[in-house]
Amino acid sequence: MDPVQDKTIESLLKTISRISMLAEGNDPELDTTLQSIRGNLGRSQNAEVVQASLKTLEPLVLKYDEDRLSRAQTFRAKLLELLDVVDDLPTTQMPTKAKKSLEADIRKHWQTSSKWPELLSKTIQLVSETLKQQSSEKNSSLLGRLFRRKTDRMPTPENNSEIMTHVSHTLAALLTNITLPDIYRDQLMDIKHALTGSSDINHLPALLDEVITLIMIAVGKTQEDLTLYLNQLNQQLASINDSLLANYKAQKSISSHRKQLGETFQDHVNNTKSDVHNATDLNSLKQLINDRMHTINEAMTLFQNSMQEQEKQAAKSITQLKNKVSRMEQDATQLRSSMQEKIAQALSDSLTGLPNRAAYQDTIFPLLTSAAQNKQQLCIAVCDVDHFKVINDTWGHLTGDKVLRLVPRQMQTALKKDHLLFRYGGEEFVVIFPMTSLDQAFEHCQNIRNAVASTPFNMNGEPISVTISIGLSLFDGKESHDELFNRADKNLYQAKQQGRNKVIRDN
Ligand SMILES: Nc1nc2c(ncn2[C@@H]2O[C@H](COP(=O)(O)OP(=O)(O)OP(=O)(O)O)[C@@H](O)[C@H]2O)c(=O)[nH]1
Repeated sequence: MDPVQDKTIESLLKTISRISMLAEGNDPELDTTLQSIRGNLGRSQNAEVVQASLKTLEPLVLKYDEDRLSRAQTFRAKLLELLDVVDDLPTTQMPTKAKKSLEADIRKHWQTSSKWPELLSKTIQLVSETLKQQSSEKNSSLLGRLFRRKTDRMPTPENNSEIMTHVSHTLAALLTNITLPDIYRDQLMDIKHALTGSSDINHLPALLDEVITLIMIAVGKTQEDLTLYLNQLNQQLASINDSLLANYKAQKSISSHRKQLGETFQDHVNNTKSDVHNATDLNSLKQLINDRMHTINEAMTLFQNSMQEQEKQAAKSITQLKNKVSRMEQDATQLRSSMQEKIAQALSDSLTGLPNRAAYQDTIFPLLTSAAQNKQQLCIAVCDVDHFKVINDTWGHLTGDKVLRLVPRQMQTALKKDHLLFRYGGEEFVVIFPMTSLDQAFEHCQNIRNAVASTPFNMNGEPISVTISIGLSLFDGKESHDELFNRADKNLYQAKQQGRNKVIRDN
């Protein structure tokens, strides 16, 4: 095969290996087929083999599309069910207009997976607001309580736990329906356990945030981009395959023309030989040679013309081929950068702008592996705002949110460049101290705690002191992440037990 075609196949291989990377984890069957196409291209750079491999790709892309439709149907059903469950609860009053408009949106857009995060986010927001309203009604005025619509049942811990059970089971079912890359599997399990295991409605807002983050990663626009892209890719690969076949045929026809020309020459030479042998006078011999030369010249011109035409065609189709492959490469690069952008969004917490729990998990595992391999010290600190519920209950959730934005800013003033701060969830933050001894980390934690405690927070004009408690642990080089984290969490519990605004470290 000629070098240009070799280069094209090489680019094709590169593109396919990028696609396999992008598609990874989304559909295992699709992964296997892309791998087999890559293997076939590597073993035999033959157009027929490429064509056969591409045929297997087509039904998979169709199946992927069908799966998407059934996921969309379940998604729609679960969202509508979630709205009804919360609306039907005896202690809640969902605003009818907002509910109706959201239901209309769901019915209109359920098939467009790029709209899912938005629909889910709106649903969860409406559910959250409805539930928060019901919890704040506990403190509402007598008039408010008298004019409550569903007066037969007051919110009690039992009702709250009933709400939590209804909502959390519907959410857990929704989560069962989503596919996530492997690294999020543990997080998904944790959230499902937390949802089905907790009956405390106060945990719901934080859990809802985590659900949104996960759904954003799982069903974000990336899925739709990927399906669209795979369909496009399928067409592009098919057309590249046609070009390869045309090229192959053209080469075959060039070699048959060459053979024909060789045979024509041979015939002329043989005929001339016998004519020369039989010639009787010089003039007729001259005439004969002239005629033969003329015929040979004509055959040569004809061959040259046809070769030039073939070469022109071949060059044209190689250029087209190169353009197609480079377009595929551009598409792959574009898709990759948009996926990276979305993953970056999904890794950051919208309230504080800090990296979130998913980002923490992406960061801590490689750091622990490297600390164990290089025998370096590493500490983690779990930090929790003290009596945060009281802040919410006294000044409202908006002020609570403001405090959650300000606390990490104060913490950051006491952190060094290599220290990594995450919002782990709710009012809990985690700091990773890479290459830091327990004594050094303890000193940093005391500085963090002091930085928060010494800052007066302005609550509607009133300066209020907010404090945090910290549990600190040193990685022993062998233990699992969960063991390390649980130890830090136990130390945090001790800090709370011993009066809060404290740092407790490993013994
Ligand atoms: N405003 C606001 N509140 C949140 C958010 N996430 C979690 N919370 C609230 O944080 C509070 C945490 O309360 P608890 O876990 O009882 O703890 P605490 O009141 O801080 O008490 P201690 O930890 O024992 O000092 C709950 O009321 C949650 O609803 C958020 O994003 N914004």
